[in-house]
Amino acid sequence: MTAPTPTGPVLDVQHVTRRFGAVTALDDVSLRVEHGELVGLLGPNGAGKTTLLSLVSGLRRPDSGTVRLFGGDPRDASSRIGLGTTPQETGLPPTLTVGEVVDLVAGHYPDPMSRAEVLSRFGMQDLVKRQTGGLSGGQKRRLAVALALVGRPRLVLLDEPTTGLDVEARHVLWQALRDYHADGATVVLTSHYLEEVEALAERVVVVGGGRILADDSLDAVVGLVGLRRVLLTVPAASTVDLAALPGAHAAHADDLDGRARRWTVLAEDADVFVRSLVGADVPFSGLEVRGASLEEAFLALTARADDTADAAPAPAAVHDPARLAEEAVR
Ligand SMILES: Nc1ncnc2c1ncn2[C@@H]1O[C@H](COP(=O)(O)OP(=O)(O)OP(=O)(O)O)[C@@H](O)[C@H]1O
Repeated sequence: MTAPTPTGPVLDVQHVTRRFGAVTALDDVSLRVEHGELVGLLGPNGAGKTTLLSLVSGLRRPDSGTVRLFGGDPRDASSRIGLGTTPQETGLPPTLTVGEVVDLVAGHYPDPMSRAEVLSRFGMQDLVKRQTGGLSGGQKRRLAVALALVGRPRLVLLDEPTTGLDVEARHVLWQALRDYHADGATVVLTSHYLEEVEALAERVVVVGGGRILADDSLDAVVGLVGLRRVLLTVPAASTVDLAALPGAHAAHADDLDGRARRWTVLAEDADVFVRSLVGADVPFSGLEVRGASLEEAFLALTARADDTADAAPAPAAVHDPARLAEEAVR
């Protein structure tokens, strides 16, 4: 990277609240991101992720609290020189070719990437002469993310970068982002795809109901909820309710062959659960105990936040433990 390395945090959000009428989109949120981090903002629809990015990129002002970008006010153009963003939806001039659009954007920066570099990072060399109006939705999305990097920004903000991409395109884009991060950039992305956050982010910030529910390394966020996943096979004839045994949090079963069922139990205490299985004389086989996934941690964290919120009840999908297990094992 050619841009000088900043000294303080790349972005610093302190006690920020932002309302839209009666909706509190962000409620006393604080977040610091240091140079070189790769941060995933994870949260359900309406959690406040886009609002947070809009404050950081100077599109909106907080009602209270402070937002600093490279130490300055993000509403000053000079603070945004080192920033590259891709919003959720992007408009591209339809009659320009891919190469021309890259050149057009590059013209706004002092030290841009060359056409060839941008297109090769994103595997788009073959599309250089195509008019953007003729690109598929996924190709447009890929180009939009590529354009965010043309000016060699020190910080890249990506709002759901791979929405609408097929698996292969998603992997190309992930690799491009990893490479760019390895070159020294700071990357903050929002995503609904847990797989995306697991694949990319070193630090995971779980946002729900306008608040930060967890902010730590991927492993720590998963470890935070303390859930374990216990897998076991039980004869179909057995009537024992595994979810009701001590140590269990929720359970879900799939029929194997009509004679047996494969259970997935989310356990708050796997040791207690396995001891109670034995104590209850359950004729189980094929026992496996694993750590929870990010998805399980995420569902448990957002369910907890809903339980403590004063607001209207959350959707049953998040509240119902059986459903939680069902979602978690898919
Ligand atoms: N311009 C606006 N006017 C009114 N309400 C808004 C506006 N922008 C956001 N909101 C509300 O603020 C809350 C947070 O929205 P935001 O778009 O930040 O969530 P998000 O986490 O990005 O969601 P998604 O994952 O669906 O993009 C939501 O309840 C949303 O309806």
